[in-house]
Amino acid sequence: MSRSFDAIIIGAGQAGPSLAGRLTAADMTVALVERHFFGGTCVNTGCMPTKTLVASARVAHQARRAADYGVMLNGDVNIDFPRVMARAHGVTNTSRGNIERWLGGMEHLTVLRGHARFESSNTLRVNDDVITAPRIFLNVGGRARVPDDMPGVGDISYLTNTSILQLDALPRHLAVIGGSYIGLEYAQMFRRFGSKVTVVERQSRLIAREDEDVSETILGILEAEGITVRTNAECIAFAPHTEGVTVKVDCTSDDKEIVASHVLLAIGRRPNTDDLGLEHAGIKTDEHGYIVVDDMLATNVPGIWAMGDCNGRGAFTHTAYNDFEIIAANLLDGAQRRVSSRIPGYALFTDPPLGRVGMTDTQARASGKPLLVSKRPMTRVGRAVERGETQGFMKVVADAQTQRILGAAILGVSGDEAIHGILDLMNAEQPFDTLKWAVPIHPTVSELLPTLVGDLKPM
Ligand SMILES: Cc1cc2nc3c(=O)[nH]c(=O)nc-3n(C[C@H](O)[C@H](O)[C@H](O)COP(=O)(O)OP(=O)(O)OC[C@H]3O[C@@H](n4cnc5c(N)ncnc54)[C@H](O)[C@@H]3O)c2cc1C
Ligand SMILES: NC(=O)c1ccc[n+]([C@@H]2O[C@H](COP(=O)([O-])OP(=O)(O)OC[C@H]3O[C@@H](n4cnc5c(N)ncnc54)[C@H](O)[C@@H]3O)[C@@H](O)[C@H]2O)c1
Repeated sequence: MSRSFDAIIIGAGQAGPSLAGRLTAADMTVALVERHFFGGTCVNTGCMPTKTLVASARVAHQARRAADYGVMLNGDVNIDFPRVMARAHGVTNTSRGNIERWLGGMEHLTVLRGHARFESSNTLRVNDDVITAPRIFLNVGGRARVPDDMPGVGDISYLTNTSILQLDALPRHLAVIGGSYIGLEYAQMFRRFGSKVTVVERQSRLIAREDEDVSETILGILEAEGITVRTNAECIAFAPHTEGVTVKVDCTSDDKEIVASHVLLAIGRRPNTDDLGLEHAGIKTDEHGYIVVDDMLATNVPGIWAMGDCNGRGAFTHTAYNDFEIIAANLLDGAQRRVSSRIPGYALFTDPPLGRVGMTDTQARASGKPLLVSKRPMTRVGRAVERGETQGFMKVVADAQTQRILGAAILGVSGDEAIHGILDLMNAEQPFDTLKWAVPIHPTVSELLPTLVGDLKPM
């Protein structure tokens, strides 16, 4: 059947449904196409299930430490893994159901289930439906990257962020390939559930986009919990083994290999653009398959925009959602919002978490600006001491000339929340002195932010 709409949205991830809400409220007829689960990666195989599992893992960890707090538990701490997983699935299912109900009740919206593929620049096919519109919005997201050049990967069964959620028993030994967001969050949670865990990272340090002091401190935190970390793993190769999988991590020596019961591939993502028929619409992609967009998220083809992970301009739920906000504001509110004005903020949800905003110290140094820096260990943060969680530090780097904060990291308890004090200041484009007369609440981690900026010294 052929149908025409005012707009078509492909993908019900973090941007599509909200855009559908705004466009239909503006009286446009909209088709929203989703081939799999509503809510996309974050709700189904990303943020929501992982953060739910991180919460269970933290409870297990705290229970093991209970005596440190004078709380005596009678007996061992045991993990009911199916129950842990059921809790994560429950959170996902509730959220997915809410999105489905919301979209189901949206006036002027037609929801089509199936895979969408371009036939021309204004026409797509979804199963037997041929749909056309003058405005098309791509929110197709991404999926785990599987390295076909990694020897033996085709001979073993491996897990990705999707299939790991189908496990019904705890892995005996989980080898995590890739020591960044997905790898480290899963490594720590499975260790806390009771698995032996080895992280295998090709680079010389974990989460190598961050400063060295961040990588080193995270390494210390994970090793203290019994996780083995193998960096500089230049020759990763797999082979089937009677007990699971042999993972070779070193090129030069035969004994540099481990035998794992399970392997999780966490070495990055690839955009879902390879089977979208982009060539039929003439839409440009870069060498990694990301859709090329301008500062207002328009593709090279008039009337087609790309938002979220598939445009390569962000890789987080909040950046995908912000893409929706930018497009909606520009199209419907007469605004001129641009991606380049977005200040990058994100968190790594290990425990303690890493809250980050803006430049790393390394990036700040490379900028050539005159710099001020300040750093404080969490051992000197009252809240952390009281909670018995003093690992990590908070630090900030600022431009000495403009008095503006360039970047900050809070690796420590509540770092994912406290970082927003800095993020908000940067968004408000205020000098760091603005914090000086703030009266933060005691006892919090955030209360140390004025002290931190008060201690800024030339780098
Ligand atoms: C394990 C993990 C943990 C994460 N944790 C966090 C976190 O804590 N915080 C954070 O900010 N980010 C996190 N992320 C990243 C976050 O999930 C993504 O950045 C976010 O989901 C991207 O949203 P999106 O809308 O761009 O795409 P997606 O959510 O991937 O949605 C794309 C949708 O498009 C559909 N689709 C694709 N192609 C087609 C087609 N041709 N036809 C029809 N439908 C199609 C897909 O089925 C999917 O539903 C995590 C990711 C992973 C993998
Ligand atoms: N807390 C969060 O916000 C969160 C959590 C999970 C995922 N995510 C998103 O998901 C995306 C994907 O996360 P990710 O951790 O898979 O990717 P990533 O790109 O962040 O990290 C991949 C890691 O794998 C390593 N690597 C790459 N190729 C390798 C190889 N051949 N062998 C060994 N190591 C290799 C890299 O050096 C890097 O450390 C991220 O971009 C992130 O935005 C976010």
